[in-house]
Amino acid sequence: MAKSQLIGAGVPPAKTTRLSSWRTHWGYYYEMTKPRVVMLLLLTALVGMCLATPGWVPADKLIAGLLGIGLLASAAAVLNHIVDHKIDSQMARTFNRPVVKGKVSIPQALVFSFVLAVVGYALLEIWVNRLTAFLTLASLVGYAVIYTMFLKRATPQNIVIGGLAGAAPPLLGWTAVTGEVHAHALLLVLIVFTWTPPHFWALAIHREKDYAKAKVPMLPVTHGIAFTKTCVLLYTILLCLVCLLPYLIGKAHLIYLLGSSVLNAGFLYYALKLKYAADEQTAMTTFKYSILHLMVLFVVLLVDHYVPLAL
Ligand code: HEM
Ligand SMILES: CC(C)=CCC/C(C)=C/CC/C(C)=C/COP(=O)(O)OP(=O)(O)O
Repeated sequence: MAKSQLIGAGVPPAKTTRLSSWRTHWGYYYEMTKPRVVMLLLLTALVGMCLATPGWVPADKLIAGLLGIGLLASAAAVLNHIVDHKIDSQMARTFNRPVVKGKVSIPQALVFSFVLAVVGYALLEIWVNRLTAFLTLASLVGYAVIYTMFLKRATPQNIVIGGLAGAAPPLLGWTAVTGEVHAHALLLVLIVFTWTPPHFWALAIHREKDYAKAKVPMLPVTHGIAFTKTCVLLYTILLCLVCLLPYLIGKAHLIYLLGSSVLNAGFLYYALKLKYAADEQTAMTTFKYSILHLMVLFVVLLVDHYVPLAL
């Protein structure tokens, strides 16, 4: 019999199927951790670590710190999938999520989240310090409990207040290295905090009908799209001002001033376009730009820290 017929007859395809279903199964768990969000959170934490010290970050704090923060942020994301599964089932963007589709049951997701949280907390407590472990756990509670369970369903200011949890990682990175809260770390938190409303409201404008259908009181649903666009523009102006602070207080230098100015000019361009000359795609383009903006901004902060050019 020809080799191709033998393969067609059975064994190899069966193996492939089992392997791919194993991959798919773990893929659902991976998806629940919101990996791309967590990666960007970790970048901001890494920059917090590096800016906390003029030298190199000790390897143990770096590895255990990023792992611990990443695991607790992932645990928070899984809890968000559990708590929100009913809302998620009603929105086109989220109806296909693993818990909604029953690919992962609620008890399975709960155990997964618990394991992630315990391992993450233990790493921070044992190899980093108690302050970082506590603040990271507080961020988990801020996102998974305060934002997801209460604020999201209660007020259009949900993401402004809830944004504090997502903005915390630069501080968590900083305390992982120094064991102390410092004003410079809070300034990095302020940047992410001010960035969050234009980041999210741009997406919420694009998905307004979805949120209205699921009865989630996001700003475009409660106050209309025109008002939300004004808020995006005002927060973007505020973000441009806040981004100047690291330079003005002498924490950042020329590379940061130039880099952040270019990035902020881009954000301002999209926010103005969204308000005054939007087409179908502008809200989504603004949302995508916000992610690129924060990512490059923190990379620029890092480069500037190690190459502190002055005029
Ligand atoms: C309360 C605060 C926040 C809210 C409400 C929010 C909301 C959202 C939503 C709804 C999405 C999903 C878009 C989609 O599925 O297509 C998203 C995507 C994203 N967010 Fe946020 N976000 C917040 C804070 C943050 C923070 C602090 C970061 C990182 C520092 C971040 C990074 C990202 C990234 C990287 C994506 C893209 C994910 C992907 O493509 O899979 N977000 N955000
Ligand atoms: C420990 C620590 C640092 C915690 C931070 C946790 C974290 C993952 C913050 C990101 C914020 C975020 C993606 C909000 C969207 O939730 P949503 O429910 O509005 O969006 P969805 O509809 O896409 O689920």
